[in-house]
Amino acid sequence: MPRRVLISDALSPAAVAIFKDRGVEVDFQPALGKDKEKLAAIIKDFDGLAIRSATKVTAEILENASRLKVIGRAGIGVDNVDIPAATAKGVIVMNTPFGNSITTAEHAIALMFALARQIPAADASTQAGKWEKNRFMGLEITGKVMGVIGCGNIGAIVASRAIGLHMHVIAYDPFLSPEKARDLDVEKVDLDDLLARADVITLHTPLTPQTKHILSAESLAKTKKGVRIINCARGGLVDEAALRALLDSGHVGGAAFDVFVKEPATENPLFGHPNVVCTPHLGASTNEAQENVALQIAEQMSDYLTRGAISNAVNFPSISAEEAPKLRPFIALADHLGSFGGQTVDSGVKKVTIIYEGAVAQLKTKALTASVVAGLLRPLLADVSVVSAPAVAKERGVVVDEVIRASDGDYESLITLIVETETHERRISGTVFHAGKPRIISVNGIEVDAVVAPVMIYVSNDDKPGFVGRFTSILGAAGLNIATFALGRDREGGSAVALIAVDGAVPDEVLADIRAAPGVREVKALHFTPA
Ligand SMILES: NC(=O)c1ccc[n+]([C@@H]2O[C@H](COP(=O)([O-])OP(=O)(O)OC[C@H]3O[C@@H](n4cnc5c(N)ncnc54)[C@H](O)[C@@H]3O)[C@@H](O)[C@H]2O)c1
Ligand SMILES: O=C(O)CC[C@@H](O)C(=O)O
Repeated sequence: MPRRVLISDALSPAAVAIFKDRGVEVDFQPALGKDKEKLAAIIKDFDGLAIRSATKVTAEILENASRLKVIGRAGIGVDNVDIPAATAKGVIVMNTPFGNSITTAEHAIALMFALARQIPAADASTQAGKWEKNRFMGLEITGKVMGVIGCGNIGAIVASRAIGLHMHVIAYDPFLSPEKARDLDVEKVDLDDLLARADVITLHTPLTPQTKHILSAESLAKTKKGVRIINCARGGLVDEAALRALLDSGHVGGAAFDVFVKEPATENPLFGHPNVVCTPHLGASTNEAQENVALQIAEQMSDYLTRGAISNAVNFPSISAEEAPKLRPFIALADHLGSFGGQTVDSGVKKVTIIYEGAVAQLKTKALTASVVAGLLRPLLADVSVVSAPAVAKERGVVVDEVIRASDGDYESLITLIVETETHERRISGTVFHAGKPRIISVNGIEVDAVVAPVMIYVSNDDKPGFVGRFTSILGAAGLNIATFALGRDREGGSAVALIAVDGAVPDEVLADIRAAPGVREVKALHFTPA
């Protein structure tokens, strides 16, 4: 079935052409994002949803999105998407982290000049025929101190532009390394230092519980008199009412805001002050940036829907188009190992350890681990996907550990799953040969060699004569054909395991008959779905 994508915001039409070129059907409804009811009614028909900031992807919308696999944000901030709800539903959320950074940085610089030279007010006055030459005394930017709060992609570009304007740039960002600060030629400082020294403060962090009101009444009071404040990042980083009070008192010399606590902002505490300049969230609004983000998101979404490649996902590790085919058989193996573990646990899972050895350890093990956990949880919980599995495991208190090792055995690649429950531990290993078929090669330390099949019977028993004859006659009497039979034991007369692929469902009576055979310790019917 062809993949279908809905574009529900005003993306550049360039995106439509990319989707079509890649064989993805596309429905372009640029104003739909504002109509929650209609979006909720039609979302069930789409594999992908491409958005900017107007569409709010809430848990209610996602509830109806039975077919949805990916949400693509043509831009940076994904705060209009309920990420935990999307993750729980197995929907990948991707953004375009760089496509509009330059444009947004340029907007911050434009707002700095608008403030420094009061351009909007001077323009309005001049066009009103007033010629108020003495009213508009400006601030020379050269030699002034710019304080950047959040020196990531955009903050770093703003810093470089400011340095080009002969400003001295100081930055507060706990995640900025001293080496990066040196490369950028910015002085890394703490927040109080920045507040005390900056002539212009510009904010470039995401809105998080830590950054909300990073410029609060208290921190604003520590700023230099006459400071100009620019916010092109997210509403809520600055306490708008506190800032208004300091503008009114004359402590703050000016503020330029592109983003607001409530958007669309039709009223705001900052509105109406003569030293305030506002724009309606225009940071990313240039043709260049909009074309960049639209093309990029359409490429990323098409790559995921048609080839399984994942880039810039905020809730899943990236997988390139080159990696995807190499990873695919191991994803299947990982899922099967997890599924084997999940179908054979009898009590609550406490810890899962996944050991990657050899060539597979060089692949994206995070994606493989997510597949193991999805396979493990699927028999126990409804609706777990590779995207949601790590979050579901965490929520249920299951510890997931990943171990990477060089190969020291017979296999080029080996994945071992150890499942610890309240009562026991199970260890299952598998590999993929050149033919790409996942094989189970040991169970609880006992070597076997079984290609995974849709229906299998797992038996653990005492290694005593007569078991195989009895087992095959039980299956024969039930009319159940054996496709493959793999046996292993730790030593003569010790413990044995068998993994038998059969052509059809295994009735409960058959399992009961096998369980009643002498020396049988454990029997399970296992079902594996192609991953
Ligand atoms: N106005 C617009 O139209 C527009 C356009 C693009 C991006 N944005 C917004 O700009 C912001 C920055 O985007 P970016 O691409 O540079 O993001 P980024 O992730 O590259 O950079 C954010 C930086 O903030 C830093 N940071 C995080 N928590 C911090 C804290 N508590 N204190 C100080 N620094 C902290 C991070 O270490 C990081 O370096 C985002 O909020 C994004 O949504 C707005
Ligand atoms: O799409 C837009 O216009 C705004 C984008 C911006 O806020 C972002 O986070 O990328």
